Amino acid sequence: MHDFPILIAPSILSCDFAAMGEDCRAMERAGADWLHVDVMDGHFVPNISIGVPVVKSLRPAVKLPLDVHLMISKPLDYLGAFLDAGADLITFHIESESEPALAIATIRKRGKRAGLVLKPATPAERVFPFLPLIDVVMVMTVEPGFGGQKFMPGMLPKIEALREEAQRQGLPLHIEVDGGIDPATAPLAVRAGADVLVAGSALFSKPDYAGAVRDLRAAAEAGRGL
Ligand SMILES: O=C(CO)[C@H](O)[C@H](O)COP(=O)(O)O
Repeated sequence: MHDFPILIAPSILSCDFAAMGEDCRAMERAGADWLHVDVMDGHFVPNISIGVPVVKSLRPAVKLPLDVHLMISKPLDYLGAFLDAGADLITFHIESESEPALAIATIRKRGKRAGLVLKPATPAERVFPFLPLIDVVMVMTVEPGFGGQKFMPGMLPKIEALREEAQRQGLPLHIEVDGGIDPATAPLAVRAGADVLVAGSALFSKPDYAGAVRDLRAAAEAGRGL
């Protein structure tokens, strides 16, 4: 059984873009564990967000690990730039055009953590062969592209299947969930086997960040029966 603590990764997609550094530092002081950076290219997903310069500016602004989620068609072409900018963990989509093993090796050769992401329609089995090569697998619990969507409970069996397979292979794999995570949905994801929770609107929309992080963590831990 995995014994990772629950980690909270606020998604900066919902932060105040005009005051990003201060807003992210506030989330760091509030007790967040990772900072989740959503990169969208307007091609892999129907939205454009931020890119390398923002990661570079954020790097000295916070001490939190930068968890960079690439929703882009050709992640391999941009890995070097995001690593140079200060990404600590890079996740990219199994549905992208890049060869997964090559992209994973490119990230890990630089001493950084690598992960694969699955869109809602992609079955868990697609990433099974790569699990020994990665640190994190991320299950999208909404269609990627926009914050503030509703959690898809139909993704829970996929989380369970990934946790079961990681245990079968004896792998200390983080399972991250992204989309519609709040104190009501977090316990469901954690009970299914997730240990890293991305949350955008549920955290940045609250006036009291520390209270919001605490409530989310408490709800998640309750889901694990702690
Ligand atoms: O990757 C994403 C969208 O593609 C976001 O990280 C995700 O949707 C988080 O936002 P929210 O918690 O508001 O659902």
